[in-house]
Amino acid sequence: MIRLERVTKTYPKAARPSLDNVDVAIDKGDFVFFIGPSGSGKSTIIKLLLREITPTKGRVVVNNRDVGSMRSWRIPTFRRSIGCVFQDFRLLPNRTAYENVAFALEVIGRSQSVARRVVPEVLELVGLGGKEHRYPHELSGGEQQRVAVARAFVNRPLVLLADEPTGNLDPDTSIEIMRLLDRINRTGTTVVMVTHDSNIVNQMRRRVVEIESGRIVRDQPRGVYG
Ligand SMILES: Nc1ncnc2c1ncn2[C@@H]1O[C@H](COP(=O)(O)OP(=O)(O)OP(=O)(O)O)[C@@H](O)[C@H]1O
Repeated sequence: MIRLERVTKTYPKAARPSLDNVDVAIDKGDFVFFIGPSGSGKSTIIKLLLREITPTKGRVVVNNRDVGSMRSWRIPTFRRSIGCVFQDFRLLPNRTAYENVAFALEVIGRSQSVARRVVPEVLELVGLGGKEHRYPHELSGGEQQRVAVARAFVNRPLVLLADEPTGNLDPDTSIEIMRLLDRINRTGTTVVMVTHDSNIVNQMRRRVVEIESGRIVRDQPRGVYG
């Protein structure tokens, strides 16, 4: 489903690579935490998977596509096939919860009647039934992240990428968000999550890939933060 094959990424003007000969394979339905110190290269992996950047060497494969050599006109469609959740939620501030989720359907050309059926279902799934018409500023941080998760999941992506999704949330709210990601993973969606949150990693006991200075130093099934 996802493969990094001997991937090196050196940013322009950088003295040393941010990722150095990284090999990792993630199967369909896996749940993987990427952990490591600040600056170790975790977000660089997410950016490579989304084709926000290209590798300096090696191959990045997502959903059987060589992402590095993908033609630029294919990139928007490719990105829409991946669900994304970020630390800062990234909701549209002047759209309601319903509209934020419906927007993800609109951009792939789904009709409003599909949205009217599907969006309430997904908002219900993430525990926001009854709050469809709230704007982001009328929701708590945890609720905003639930909207972001609903938006990431509404197209039933094969892969969901989460970059520090609990970074702005308190411990209890973080656990609730993790329950949602776990539920989504159990529907067969591959989940790749970057995190600093040791409690979450230790509670979930899923695969842990640890990076240090751009290299994988540990890859452990049912791992702990360490
Ligand atoms: N656009 C860029 N240009 C030059 N260097 C960069 C760029 N983006 C990241 N880097 C460098 O690459 C290295 C890895 O950065 P990355 O953002 O992947 O780390 P991270 O593990 O996600 O860190 P954090 O946990 O702090 O978010 C760092 O040394 C960073 O300074």
